[in-house]
Amino acid sequence: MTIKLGVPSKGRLMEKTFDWFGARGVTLSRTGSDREYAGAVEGVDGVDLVLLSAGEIPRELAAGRIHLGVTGNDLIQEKLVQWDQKVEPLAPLGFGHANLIVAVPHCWVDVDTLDDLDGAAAAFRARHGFRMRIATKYHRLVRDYLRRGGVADYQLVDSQGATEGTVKNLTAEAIADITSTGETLRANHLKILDEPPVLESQATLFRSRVADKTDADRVVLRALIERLGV
Ligand SMILES: Nc1ncnc2c1ncn2[C@@H]1O[C@H](COP(=O)(O)OP(=O)(O)OP(=O)(O)O)[C@@H](O)[C@H]1O
Ligand SMILES: O=P(O)(O)OC[C@H]1O[C@H](OP(=O)(O)OP(=O)(O)O)[C@H](O)[C@@H]1O
Repeated sequence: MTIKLGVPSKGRLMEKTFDWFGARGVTLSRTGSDREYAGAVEGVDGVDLVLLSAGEIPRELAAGRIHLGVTGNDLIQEKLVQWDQKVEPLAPLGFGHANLIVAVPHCWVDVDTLDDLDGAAAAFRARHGFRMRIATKYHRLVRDYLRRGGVADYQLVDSQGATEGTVKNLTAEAIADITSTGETLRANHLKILDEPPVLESQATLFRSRVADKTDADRVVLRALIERLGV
């Protein structure tokens, strides 16, 4: 067998992951044509590179199909029930920083806190006969956060992308999504609630707690972890 290392297959997350490993003497690269999802690892023997969507890396780690994986801790915590029993964070990587936040239309001048949001939600239901819609792809994290914050009269609607557009498109009244520069929120006339974020996320190297390993694999994994200094 070999140790399988899952990394994001495209974009800035992939490039910065390659840089992070490269700076520690482990060279990751894509091989083949631009469109072929194949990769190579140099600098340590017995490790296979698996290029995956960042959103699928949590599931692959939890299923034990990869031994190590790089993805945002937001995706791990959203997608894995009792995530800390399935994976162990080995190191935050210092990039891919984003906050998961709740935002409402800028023109809701009386809504700044979770308490305000709860009041607005109750008023919304009384007025419209249905519950205020909050668009998100982070269902589990947002539901927990709103329950802890005492917000009751709302419904989550699923949005897998362009979530900030749902308010303008009248498919939601508020949103919960990740933000880094805040540009997308501003451009869509949304403001973040004046509360701590649901979650602070960054790209993180995780180890699967369930992946099978031969004795030889254990040696390779130890050597890799040592090389990375994590
Ligand atoms: N604007 C951003 N700034 C910083 N980090 C971000 C930003 N957008 C997304 N991320 C982070 O990058 C990770 C991947 O996000 P996302 O699932 O949206 O990626 P994607 O590239 O669209 O992946 P997919 O291949 O699944 O389409 C998440 O952990 C997220 O927190
Ligand atoms: O605060 P900002 O710097 O503006 O970044 C935030 C945006 O980045 C992410 O979207 P992404 O580009 O990953 O596309 P998505 O809509 O498909 O999630 C996120 O969903 C926000 O829309």
